[in-house]
Amino acid sequence: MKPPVILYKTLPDDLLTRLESHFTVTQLKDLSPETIKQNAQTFAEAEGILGSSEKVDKAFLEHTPKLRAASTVSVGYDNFDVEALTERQIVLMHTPTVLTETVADTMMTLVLATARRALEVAERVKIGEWKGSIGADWFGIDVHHKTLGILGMGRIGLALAQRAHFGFNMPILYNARRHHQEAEDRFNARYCNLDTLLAESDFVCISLPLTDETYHLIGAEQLAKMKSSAILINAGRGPVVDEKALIQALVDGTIHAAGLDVFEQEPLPVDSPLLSLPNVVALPHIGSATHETRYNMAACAVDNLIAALSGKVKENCVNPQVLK
Ligand SMILES: NC(=O)C1=CN([C@@H]2O[C@H](COP(=O)(O)OP(=O)(O)OC[C@H]3O[C@@H](n4cnc5c(N)ncnc54)[C@H](O)[C@@H]3O)[C@@H](O)[C@H]2O)C=CC1
Ligand SMILES: O=C(O)C(=O)CO
Repeated sequence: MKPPVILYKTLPDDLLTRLESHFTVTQLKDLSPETIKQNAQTFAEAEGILGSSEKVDKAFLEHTPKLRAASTVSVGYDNFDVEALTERQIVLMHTPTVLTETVADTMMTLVLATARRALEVAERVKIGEWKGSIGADWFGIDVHHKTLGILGMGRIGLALAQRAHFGFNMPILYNARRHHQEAEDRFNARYCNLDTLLAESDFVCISLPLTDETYHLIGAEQLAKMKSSAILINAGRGPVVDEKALIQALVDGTIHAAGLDVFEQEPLPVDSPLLSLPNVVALPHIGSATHETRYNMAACAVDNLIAALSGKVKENCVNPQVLK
């Protein structure tokens, strides 16, 4: 008999067929308490789960006594209580690498869009305000040759550094828990402490995971250390930045602008003050959202679940200690 698994995300047909050739698949819309209540037996029997953007915590695990593997269609795994999974010997799989370049492209999009005010002035054109030669009130600021600071010099941080160094001749600063030799050798990146990075960067770019350590890493005190001409870019996770403090800093002119792909609450509430600030570019968490990359992430997640439930994991495991 094929192991029963729960799919809580829509997959392209060919990937669903692949999943079904290995498992008995039950497709559900989410992992909410209501869905669990309505499908208690399915959860009680499930040996694997595959999807994204749902909380998998201790309370959830109580409903899945037979669970052996969880496969998330994302590289970030802050939705998962990794300790609880590991305690139960449940393998957690994720999708690094396949999305790295696309997310770095998104970050560069935010750098360019905020600095050049692309969305704001395009909107002015659409509403008929372009009636003659534009004046300084429509100007942006340069990106090339400006200093780009990276918080989170991992896979995505490195791909961003590559773009900034080769594409835009930008000096790169980074703060990390240790020196990143490849970033220093290939992109001339300079290691510095957080305060120096905040004080010297024209763009402070966050590609950090959300952890206990990174929660609200950037608050009022850190924003005050940035140049008033600097721009904050966040494509890591919303709660890495204290959003209230950020709004205040943008209103007060403590910093120049912000380009955000992630927020403390997603979807971003329509009444968020961020949406009425002209110096904010807010994207709906599209970091990896291209047809190609989302397909590759889904394919990776399917392969990850197959590997995990057949005891053949070679890569992409968040808690490899359970494999021993
Ligand atoms: N906006 C979006 O759609 C996407 C967002 N992401 C976010 O980007 C994050 C990073 O992804 P990758 O680069 O693939 O991960 P990674 O694990 O390669 O890089 C993360 C880096 O952050 C560093 N780090 C962690 N905690 C730190 C701390 N307290 N201080 C300094 N450095 C710290 C790690 O050492 C590592 O180098 C993901 O965890 C996810 O939250 C990822 C993909 C898409
Ligand atoms: O992979 C992730 O962590 C995302 O945020 C979406 O691609």
